[in-house]
Amino acid sequence: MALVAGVDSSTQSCKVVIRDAQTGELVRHGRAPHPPGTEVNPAAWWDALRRAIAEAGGLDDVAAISVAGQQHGMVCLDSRGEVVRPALLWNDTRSAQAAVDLTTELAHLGGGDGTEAWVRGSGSGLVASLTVTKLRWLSDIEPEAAAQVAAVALPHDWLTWKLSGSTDIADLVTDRSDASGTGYWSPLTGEYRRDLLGLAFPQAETVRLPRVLQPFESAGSTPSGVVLGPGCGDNAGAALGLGLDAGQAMISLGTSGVVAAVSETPAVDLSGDIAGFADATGAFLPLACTLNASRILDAARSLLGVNYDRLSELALSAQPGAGGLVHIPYLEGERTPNLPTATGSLHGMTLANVTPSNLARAAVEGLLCHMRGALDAVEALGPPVAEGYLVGGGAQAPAVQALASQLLGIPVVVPDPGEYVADGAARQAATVLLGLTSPVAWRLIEGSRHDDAPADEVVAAFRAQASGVAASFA
Ligand SMILES: Nc1ncnc2c1ncn2[C@@H]1O[C@H](COP(=O)(O)OP(=O)(O)O)[C@@H](O)[C@H]1O
Ligand SMILES: O=C(CO)[C@@H](O)[C@H](O)COP(=O)(O)O
Repeated sequence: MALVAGVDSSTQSCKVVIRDAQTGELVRHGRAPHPPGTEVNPAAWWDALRRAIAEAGGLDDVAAISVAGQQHGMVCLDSRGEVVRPALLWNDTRSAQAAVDLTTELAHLGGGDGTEAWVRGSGSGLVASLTVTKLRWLSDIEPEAAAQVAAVALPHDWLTWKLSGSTDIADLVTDRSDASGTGYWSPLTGEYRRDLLGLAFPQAETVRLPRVLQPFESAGSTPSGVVLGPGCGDNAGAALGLGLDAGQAMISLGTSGVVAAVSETPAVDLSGDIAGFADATGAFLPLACTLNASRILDAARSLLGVNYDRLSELALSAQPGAGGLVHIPYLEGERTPNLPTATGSLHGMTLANVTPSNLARAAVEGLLCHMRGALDAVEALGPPVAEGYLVGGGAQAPAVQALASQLLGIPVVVPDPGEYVADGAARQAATVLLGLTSPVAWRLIEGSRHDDAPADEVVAAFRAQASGVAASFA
């Protein structure tokens, strides 16, 4: 039996699964934490990857490996392949002003709307998460560091390169899904847009950008001969791991909150709310991403001094609407809606309703109503979503599972607990190993299906307060 490994190098941790290449059966797994913060030395990801691989029993009997990673992170290398400065992650909002500046400047150049021009050029409107804004921030704020940059890679590109054993920046590769989150690669043409990169970064003409592999094209091998898959962005990895079909959406509650659907045609959302990313199979992955998701539960847990199980028990013991408490969970600023300097808020407090159970309920309702906004944006762009797959760490909370269908307004499938991003990477590795051009057929996902009556009044109360926050920033 040939074995393959899949990696999810995500914001908070690195997860590795080892599966049978033909059947997809899970054989072993491992995990190691990442350091906190929105700026991380990539060496910490490499260290966590090696520890997670060791916990998963090593790669001695593994024939192929593929790496999925958190999207957009700016990994700058010098001409010797050394990291120039710690990577700025997708959730670092220092480049919010750079996003505004780049949008304004492209509008002036083209004589039209800047967001529309970025969407047409790169598939997505600019927010602080996209790599191009981080490069502009680097040029503006740290020009000495910017001058040393000879290559720019993303987290999964860099880890794939490390696994290959190369130290030559000419060997860097990426894939369509992660390239489409840079802001300087077009999902429409499949080409880099160095002209757009030039608005952000002085060495745009000469800086080395990873070669973009085709779906299921090999990235070479490790020094010990393990075949390397192309890898992908973590959301494309989850879509592949779930085997997402037309009419289905992925709702991921990790550090980020993501609603994504697979599409055969590129998404062009001129409002910029939906990122028009590519997927890992040759199709597209229109996606709405929030900065706040599972950590809303972490904050509530820490406020109440309880564990995850107790938080869910408390939330489920309260009435819908949390006695009038409404939590707007913009705890780290927000990306969708684009409010990078917003803060969170709790509305409607009275002497009677400030109880632990109502606070817990307001956190869970705030998380899910926030994701409803992302879901509505995805639905507005494409065909209706018939059902959603709820994944990511926050999906483990029983209260989230119980309330998801009511607050999202669609049937929700909660797959059996698993690492669906790492599974997608493993499926990619198996497909490359077996020489296939479309994803190897693996077992169907199993889980529980929830189809409850919508709690429209809870969503309406949330929207009323959230629109006030957005208006105060207008
Ligand atoms: N039992 C649980 N119940 C609710 N949330 C959980 C539970 N276990 C983990 N989490 C949440 O999962 C989050 C991590 O999710 P994960 O999908 O691994 O994030 P990322 O992919 O961004 O690293 C933590 O912030 C925590 O809030
Ligand atoms: O920025 C995005 C997508 O555009 C995020 O989804 C990152 O890819 C991080 O993912 P998680 O660590 O939250 O899974």
